[in-house]
Amino acid sequence: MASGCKIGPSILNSELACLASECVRMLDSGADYLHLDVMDGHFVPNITFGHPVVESLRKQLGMDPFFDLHMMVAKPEQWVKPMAVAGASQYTFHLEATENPGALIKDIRENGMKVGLGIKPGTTVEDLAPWANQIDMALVMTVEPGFGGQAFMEDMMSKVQWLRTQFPSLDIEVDGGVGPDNIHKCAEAGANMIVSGSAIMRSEDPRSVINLLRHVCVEAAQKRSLDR
Ligand SMILES: O=C(CO)[C@@H](O)[C@H](O)COP(=O)(O)O
Ligand SMILES: [Fe+2]
Repeated sequence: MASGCKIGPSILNSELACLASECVRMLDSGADYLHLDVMDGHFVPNITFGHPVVESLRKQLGMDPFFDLHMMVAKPEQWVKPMAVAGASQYTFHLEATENPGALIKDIRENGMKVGLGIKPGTTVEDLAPWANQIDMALVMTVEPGFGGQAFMEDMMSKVQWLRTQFPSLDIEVDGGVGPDNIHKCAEAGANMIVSGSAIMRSEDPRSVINLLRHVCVEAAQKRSLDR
């Protein structure tokens, strides 16, 4: 089976001037990992931050936290080494952004990071499938990438379900508009890595939101393993 249910807050909608303390607040609230959204203004119509900020966060937070870098960039090949040096744990690139996923996967591994491969809502899961045995995690976007706070696209759940059936041990991440209102759908479809931005960040009690998301996810995974 996939490696347990994990909750990774997206810090995109946090108070960016206090990024390190916002990350600490998430980790102290029980986050399993941090989902760091890198946007370059080309692949998506928005800009966030790059490897210098990741490096600063790694220095501030120490070696323990798992950093999942969601690379919404037009040239994912360009940032592999800088992100590895900066302290990224996993490099999640978009299938739509490269002509040679195989070479990129190899490069990410050679630079000591885990490999995530994401697809936008308009990309079919069959396009991702040929790479599924070479990656650590598949990311199914449940919004058009670029901004936090958008509405969850429920019709992406068929992709998650298909992937879970075909690749029982693959980590499958959902990202975009995910929160208490729709976690059941994500969990039942088979997602085990849950990114949630606004729903956690805007809550007065992030710990209880994180616990709820994890609880629903664990229950669904247990039910799946009993059904097998
Ligand atoms: O990658 C993205 C958006 O492109 C996400 O990581 C979002 O930033 C998550 O935030 P919410 O949609 O949960 O507010
Ligand atoms: Fe993201």
